[in-house]
Amino acid sequence: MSIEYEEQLAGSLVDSFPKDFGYGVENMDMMQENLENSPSADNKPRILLMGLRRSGKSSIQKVVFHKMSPNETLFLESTNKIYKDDISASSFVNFHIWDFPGQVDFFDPTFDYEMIFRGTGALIFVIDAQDDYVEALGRLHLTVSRAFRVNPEINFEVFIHKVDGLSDDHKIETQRDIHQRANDDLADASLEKLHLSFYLTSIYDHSIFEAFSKVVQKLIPQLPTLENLLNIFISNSGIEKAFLFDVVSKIYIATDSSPVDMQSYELCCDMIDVVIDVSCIYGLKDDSNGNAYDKESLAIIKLNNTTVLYLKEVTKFLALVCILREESFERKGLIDYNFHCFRKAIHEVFEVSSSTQRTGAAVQSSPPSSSGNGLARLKSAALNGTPRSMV
Ligand SMILES: Nc1nc2c(ncn2[C@@H]2O[C@H](COP(=O)(O)OP(=O)(O)OP(=O)(O)O)[C@@H](O)[C@H]2O)c(=O)[nH]1
Repeated sequence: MSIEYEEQLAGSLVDSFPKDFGYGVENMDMMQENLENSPSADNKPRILLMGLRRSGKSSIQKVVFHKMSPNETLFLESTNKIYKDDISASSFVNFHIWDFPGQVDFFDPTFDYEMIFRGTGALIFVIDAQDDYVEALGRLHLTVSRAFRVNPEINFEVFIHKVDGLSDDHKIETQRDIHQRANDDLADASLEKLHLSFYLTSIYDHSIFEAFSKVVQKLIPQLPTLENLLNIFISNSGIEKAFLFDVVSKIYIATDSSPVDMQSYELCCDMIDVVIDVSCIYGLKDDSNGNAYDKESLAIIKLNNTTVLYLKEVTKFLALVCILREESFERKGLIDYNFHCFRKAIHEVFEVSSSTQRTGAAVQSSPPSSSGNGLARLKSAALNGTPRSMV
């Protein structure tokens, strides 16, 4: 990767973001402060977790965001009021996660569903796949149709949950059946425009983290730019796969555009666990305020199958985790330099987000430069990747 990359980052990135940035993915102190001082600070975008009683909502939230071990969820008590969880202090994911009690009564006049759905980015509906799901499908239909009428911009996500108890064939069959019935119900109600996404999940493996990653990615307006930066980074560094991870939750907020296979994702998650555990045990200094993850965080693990895992700090909450071949790792100097450029680019992406939020200034897009060699054009295209509009 050449110096050009850095130069273009400085110029074009700033120009390539829309002025209506504001979705909450913050990663630097300054931005956090900015958000906290803004009038909408208490009004962070929401991810709602809904579904019947005992479907697994609280377990999902605790396992993904609070490091609870799956076995401990057996002792969770039933939720009897809306539980609002603000995870932004420890995580890049700057949302409120609202866990609803199993039986929300939409007809209860004290339940102001319009207010709730208006500020919602994603509604996750959890269906217990080990149970009879007919009632859950009825509730799903009622919930999404109400929410869609109030706010058609919501992403509707259905977690077909607890699939650890199902055989592979049964999983596929259950997903097909739920998909079919839910969409038939929507078609009967003339709600074809309402799109449902389905995921097979379990807290006993990485599927719940993968599904949550996809949900969160849809809410990140910078995603296309992050993907383009990752593509450029890996193609110029001989890396096979790279994930940008939220360290606390192990959600990946972006990856390059090659397909994600579960094994690679699990390997990278495990690496984060190893790094944090080792840092906690051996790495804490007296003056480090107990932070196991900081600017110095860096790890290289060589596996016995000529694969190398490489982890490096990107921001306070984010880490880049890469998978590469041993022979590519011989050019470590190049990888480190490219990483330096990549890190700088990521910081600029979110600084732009922060400054546009702070000033509300209009930012004009500049056309991509058509001059230069192929690589320069590729970089230019990445820098001008169109961020998604806000939900
Ligand atoms: N096998 C299996 N059990 C799960 C999974 N997720 C949650 N459970 C179990 O499901 C039970 C109910 O989980 P909760 O998280 O309390 O369910 P909830 O939807 O929050 O329930 P309410 O608070 O009553 O609405 C617990 O015993 C969990 O251990 C999963 O992926 N697989």
